[in-house]
Amino acid sequence: MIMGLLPHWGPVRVNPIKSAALNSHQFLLRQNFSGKPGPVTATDLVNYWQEVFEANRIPEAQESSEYIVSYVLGAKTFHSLSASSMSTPLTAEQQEQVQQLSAKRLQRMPVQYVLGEWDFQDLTLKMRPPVFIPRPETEDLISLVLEEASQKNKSCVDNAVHQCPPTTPLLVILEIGCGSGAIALSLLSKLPQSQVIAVDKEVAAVNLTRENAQRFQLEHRLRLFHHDVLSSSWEQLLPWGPVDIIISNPPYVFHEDMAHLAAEILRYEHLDALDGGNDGMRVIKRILELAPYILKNYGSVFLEVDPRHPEMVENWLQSRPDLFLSLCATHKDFCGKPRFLHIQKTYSR
Ligand SMILES: C[S@@+](CC[C@H](N)C(=O)[O-])C[C@H]1O[C@@H](n2cnc3c(N)ncnc32)[C@H](O)[C@@H]1O
Repeated sequence: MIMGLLPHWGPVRVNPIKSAALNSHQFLLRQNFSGKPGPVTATDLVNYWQEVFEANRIPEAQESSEYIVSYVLGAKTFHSLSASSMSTPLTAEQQEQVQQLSAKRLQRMPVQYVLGEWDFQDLTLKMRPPVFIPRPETEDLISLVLEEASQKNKSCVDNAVHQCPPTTPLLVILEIGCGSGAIALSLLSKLPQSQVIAVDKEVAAVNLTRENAQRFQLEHRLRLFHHDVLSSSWEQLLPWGPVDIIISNPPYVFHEDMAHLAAEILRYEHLDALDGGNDGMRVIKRILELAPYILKNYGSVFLEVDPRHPEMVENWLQSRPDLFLSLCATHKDFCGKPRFLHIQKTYSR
């Protein structure tokens, strides 16, 4: 995994000797990275930049170097490079492009922003700072919603085919805090009969989601709003009436943990995308307070949270019986940490 959410990397200072050398384009073009004259191959460049990154204490030096060289050669990963790409010497332009991208990585820019795109599920999404970079664990949140969607679709078809005319979408989903559009667009692409409302308080996020939606021609089933759930009226969230599912990967980092985040995050990502306040639950609580008004009866909320949150959310819901919500399941992420909550509306208002 490249760039986890809470890595324990120490403080970093760019090695001035190496950096001075790197600033010279000529340096790169004249060197052949083993010290002998000859053409520069992909492997030479990967090894060279890995060393430079390591010397400058850039995390995930090898992966960073491989991603950058592969990207310049038109491949997703180093291992997927063809034999001919591996053996053909890189042109001067390609070497220069590698150098320019690597210089950004040396400034601790996350690889996802350096490349300007990243894969999430089956979609290659545009990435641009400061919009939050989707994390791999969030892909499991999508799987949980797909499971729920297939059950809801099945019961709709089983119980009342006549009530669901073919033109009616079987599922209406609201995503709160869409960022780059990773969740909303994955759901739209995997659920062809769904409609998604996606909102974010950051204009940059709304714009990036729109660009990504257009990239995959998914915008006709998407309603996108600039909307702050902490301050805007919830009625705006219902262009199609009550929704079946609310999904969110909200800001959930405890405020006191924010200072320990990696330089990549602190320098480049919007901190409001991460900072969940003192208990990490500022936006989570707001979503749950809104849920009874927004959801259909027996509708579901799916949340990604901090591993300390499942118990905290359960206790909080018990203290708020007026919300008629119950925690029906907690799911673990691929590291075995309790990470995803499934909460259901139990009562008709
Ligand atoms: C952790 S990021 C998740 C982004 C995206 N869903 C993903 O998983 O990659 C949280 C997102 O919520 C947005 N956000 C934070 N507070 C919000 C609020 N009060 N109302 C709406 N969106 C908010 C942030 O701007 C950010 O894009």
